[in-house]
Amino acid sequence: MKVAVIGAGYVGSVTGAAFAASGHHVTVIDSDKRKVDRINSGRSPIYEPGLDALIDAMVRRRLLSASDRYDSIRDADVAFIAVGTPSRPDGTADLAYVRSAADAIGDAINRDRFTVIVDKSTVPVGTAALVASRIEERSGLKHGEMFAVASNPEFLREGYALEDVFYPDRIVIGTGNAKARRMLRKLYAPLLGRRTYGALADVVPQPSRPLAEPVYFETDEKSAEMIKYVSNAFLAVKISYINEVAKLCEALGTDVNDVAAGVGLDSRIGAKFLQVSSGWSGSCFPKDTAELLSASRKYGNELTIVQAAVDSNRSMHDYCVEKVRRRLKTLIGKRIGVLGLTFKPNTDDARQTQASAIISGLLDLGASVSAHDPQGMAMFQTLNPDLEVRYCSSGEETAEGADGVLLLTHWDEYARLDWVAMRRRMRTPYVLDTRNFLRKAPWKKRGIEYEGIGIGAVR
Ligand SMILES: NC(=O)c1ccc[n+]([C@@H]2O[C@H](COP(=O)([O-])OP(=O)(O)OC[C@H]3O[C@@H](n4cnc5c(N)ncnc54)[C@H](O)[C@@H]3O)[C@@H](O)[C@H]2O)c1
Ligand SMILES: O=c1ccn([C@@H]2O[C@H](COP(=O)(O)OP(=O)(O)O[C@H]3O[C@H](CO)[C@@H](O)[C@H](O)[C@H]3O)[C@@H](O)[C@H]2O)c(=O)[nH]1
Repeated sequence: MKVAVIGAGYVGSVTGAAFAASGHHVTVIDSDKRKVDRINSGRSPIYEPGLDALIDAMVRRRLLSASDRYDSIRDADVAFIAVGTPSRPDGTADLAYVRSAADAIGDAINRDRFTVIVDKSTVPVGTAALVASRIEERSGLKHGEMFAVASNPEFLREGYALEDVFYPDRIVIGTGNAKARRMLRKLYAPLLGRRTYGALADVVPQPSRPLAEPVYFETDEKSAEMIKYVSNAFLAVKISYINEVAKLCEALGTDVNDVAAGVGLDSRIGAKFLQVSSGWSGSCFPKDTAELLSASRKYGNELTIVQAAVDSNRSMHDYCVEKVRRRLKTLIGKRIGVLGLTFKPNTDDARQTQASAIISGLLDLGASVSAHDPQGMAMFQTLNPDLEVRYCSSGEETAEGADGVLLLTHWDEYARLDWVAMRRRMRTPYVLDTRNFLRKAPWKKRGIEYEGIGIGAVR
């Protein structure tokens, strides 16, 4: 089939490459010419493990190309909207990019063949109808006749995006249009239930977990839109719960890692998303909880549990700052080395990361900050121009003259740091590991005082 994907970001570039790997002819459309050029030269416009090689293979096979023009919409059987939906200051989703993509589709759409327009962006309930009416207005076509709009929320996680798109747990499709439903089943068929990718085995990752048969779930547009927000908010609540439990474990002298492991053995609860952290963050959970909350208030049905998770999450950031302050007595004149600026490992995405809140808390209390991230420093710096941070070229360098090293993101390379050498550079040998990621290391032997979150004293 012929597919157009509007938006060459974290979702669009992965989605486009995955449909190309399924044998479809894909054009990714982005208004940012630099992203278009990168794809056409066989490189990924974002950092995502494995994506460079996959895009290169698909471009070489002539199944994938990119453009900053909407011409390919004319030939497309299916056109995805995968543009950003950032938060507005009041927390509601800003649909400006979605509206402009819908208008451009309306101008370019072919009047003589049926096209399915699919919302893949995370959008508030009712947006499929809004997209349909804008396309109707621009094209003069009637929704349901020569085009139909469907909702197909995306559930991929950054850092594991290829595994998630090639081996999904579920595909959710929301449309009341029978022809659109048929076309989308055909589009997704090659991706469903695949365990091997034959000639593409070198560019499609092997699954890292036992796979269940993916569920292809069909519903109406609004329910599909709602499923996305409710899923993300549920996961945020789950993490906030274990983070609050971690604080209690600390007071009670119990070990939150063992508690989470034991709790997660109940198949009704599950082991995932019970990893302690300095709080959830990133380009999705903060904005999606904010939109869901504002919708809930608008309709007089506030989701107080989600609000509690948001508040608890903020206090988790503060808790980490306070833990460092308590240990060092004061932060005035102290230097803190920060490891990790992205909201999780294996991404360069530094949008709405916990590091900005925590670093700004440290600076407010009088500390100076040196920081390192393997992929996210450039974006972090651009998004946080007001934070006075000394950016380091290695993790080791953050230890120079430091009174404490604070690990925020559990990048693999931080497990290989030479702590003996780091100890020599540090003024005060203290480490706070907010992911309990390095707890197994022989800290006492190295003469470093190590703290995790909710795990008590480490031998
Ligand atoms: N990032 C994730 O992990 C993830 C996962 C699931 C869902 N989502 C949702 O998917 C959507 C996209 O997220 P993202 O992280 O990929 O965003 P992004 O900002 O990385 O990418 C969006 C891209 O769209 C382009 N764009 C904007 N308006 C355009 C237009 N009118 N025409 C052509 N190009 C246009 C931008 O230049 C940009 O490259 C959001 O709604 C997000 O909530 C994101
Ligand atoms: O046990 C955990 C799991 C995650 N996190 C944190 O939670 C945030 C989000 O993590 P994750 O969900 O892995 O990252 P995203 O790439 O933001 O993915 C989420 O947001 C996407 C965008 O909507 C959805 O598609 C995904 O399904 C959903 O998991 C990050 O700060 C993580 O460090 C924890 O603190 N503990």
